[in-house]
Amino acid sequence: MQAYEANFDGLVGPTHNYAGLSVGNVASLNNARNTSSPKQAAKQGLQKMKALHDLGMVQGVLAPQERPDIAALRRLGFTGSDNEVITQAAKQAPEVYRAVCSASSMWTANAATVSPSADTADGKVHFTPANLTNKFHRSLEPETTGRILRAMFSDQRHFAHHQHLPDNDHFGDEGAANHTRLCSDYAKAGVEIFVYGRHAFDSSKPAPSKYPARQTLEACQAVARLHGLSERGTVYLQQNPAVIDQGVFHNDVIAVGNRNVLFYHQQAFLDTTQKLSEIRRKFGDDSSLHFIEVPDQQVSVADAVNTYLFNTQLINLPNGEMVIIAPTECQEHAGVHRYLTELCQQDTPIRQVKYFDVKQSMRNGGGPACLRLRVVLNEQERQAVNPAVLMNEQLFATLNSWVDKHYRDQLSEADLADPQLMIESRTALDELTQILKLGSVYSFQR
Ligand SMILES: N=C(N)NCCC[C@H](NC(=O)CCC(=O)O)C(=O)O
Repeated sequence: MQAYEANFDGLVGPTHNYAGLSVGNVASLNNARNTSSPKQAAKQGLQKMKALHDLGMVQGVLAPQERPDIAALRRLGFTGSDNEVITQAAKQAPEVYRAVCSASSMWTANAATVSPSADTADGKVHFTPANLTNKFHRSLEPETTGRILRAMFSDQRHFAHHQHLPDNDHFGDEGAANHTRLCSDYAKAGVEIFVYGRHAFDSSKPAPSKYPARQTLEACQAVARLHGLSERGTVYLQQNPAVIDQGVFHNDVIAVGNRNVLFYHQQAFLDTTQKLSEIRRKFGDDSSLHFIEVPDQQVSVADAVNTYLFNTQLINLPNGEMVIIAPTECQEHAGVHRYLTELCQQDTPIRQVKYFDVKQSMRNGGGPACLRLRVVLNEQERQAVNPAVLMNEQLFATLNSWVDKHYRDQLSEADLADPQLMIESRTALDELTQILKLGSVYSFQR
């Protein structure tokens, strides 16, 4: 049976802002306190989704989360009416308040790890929401993410959902941003590559010294066990601690894989030679596998971090051609632009680059690949997906009008404390759950 890679992009939420919340993520810190445009951010995301749909891809939408997260503030001791909770928190604990306002669920590469049915022991597609323990603002996401995923992939004959891993740094899990899959054909069993930053239970092993390693080996192993992956179909790869210390906070900032191509920077991993031969051996059909290594001399780690050369989507169009979906920052950088232009002329499956403006997301360290969760589906599984979340002309028009109706053009730090923003956000999300037929997934609806 034919299989596809579907992409589910995060719809940017109404509180999209720049709060400088992510230590180790260069863009997030550099843009702290700038004014954002939630409306423009949401529309940039929708444009990308629509463009991929128009290219013939299966494209879906993943709903944003309820922010400010009043339930989290109540857990932290703020009391009274919702308005009182906001006012007190914004005044007494502004850092905490900014964190509970983050629209970070838009980066759905961190929503979950997904294993296609061709790889799993029970032949179902498996989902484990990421616990995102390393950053407080992101650790608020997994419960709601799980509910949204269940509402999108509800058919238990095809889809298996797991609870996120225990909320502890030992099992720090950042989802698909640290996971990629190589295969000769989407329908066939592939090699799932899990990338981690440190060993949780062995401090003698290499680890970064300046910035945090958000993902542990033990978390990767737990997800692989939950999903019923075979030893043959799994490779664990350690990220080079030196690149984490240069701002590579997820593997998808330094590497991306699709089908028979692994595109990565020379400095991305530890034990690269040995690990690539393990991938080659497990992949099996040697002849079709391409490792595209970008040397330091051509693109430095700093340029990769600034342009997000590797936070690109590598996709196969329906005609089989492989295309890179890159942020316009890559086009604006002479060296990276030259590299990409030359890459398309080389003897690899990659034939074209398409540039997209996702600057609102990029300023928080989120490129095209951060904005999407990949779900490989065969035809039967695709039929079982909640059809209301799949992009088409009509949904594109509906969501654009929905954004126009509910989103602000501009949002500054001071605006976050406006209780009206919570009302706007809830009104918007309540309507969205009806558009996407998700049911009551948000706390304020339950
Ligand atoms: N690479 C992938 N897959 N995702 C990018 C996530 C960016 C996100 N930024 C933020 O959460 C910044 C929010 C702020 O500063 O306001 C993060 O660091 O977790």
